[in-house]
Amino acid sequence: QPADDSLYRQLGGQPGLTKLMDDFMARLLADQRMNPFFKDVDHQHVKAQLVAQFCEVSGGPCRLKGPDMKKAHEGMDITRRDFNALVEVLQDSMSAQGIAFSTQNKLLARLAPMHRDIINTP
Ligand code: HEM
Repeated sequence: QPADDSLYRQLGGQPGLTKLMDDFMARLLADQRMNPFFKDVDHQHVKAQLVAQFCEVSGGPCRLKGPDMKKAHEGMDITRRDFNALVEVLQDSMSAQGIAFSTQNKLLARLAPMHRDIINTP
């Protein structure tokens, strides 16, 4: 039985996710709270990794290869407040792409449990 890729299709598949991540990274850099985290990283690399990850978690035909979420965010001193700020920027970006609210919420529900590995500072 094939995997359920309905969320992946609602996100516009590979072209939709690529556009979303271009917009998301631009917003992260423009956001005063997020800029310090992202200004010096390899933007093309992070965008490509996020496309692969979002494709995978939405049921698409991709697999994220690379460090797990704990390792990827080690030493960055990420608080719950930082995490929530990133989610807020992602919501703004999805809204700007015309992604339906119900679709946004499905994606966010699949990302939310990752907070345990990403938030590493009280
Ligand atoms: C649901 C939330 C999040 C997800 C799904 C996520 C996912 C990812 C992924 C897939 C990468 C690429 C790792 C790699 O292969 O190199 C990454 C890198 C990164 N993340 Fe996150 N992340 C999240 C939250 C955050 C938060 C809250 C921050 C900081 C406020 C953050 C900061 C970064 C930075 C700075 C990098 C680049 C690291 C580097 O390349 O040196 N992330 N993230």
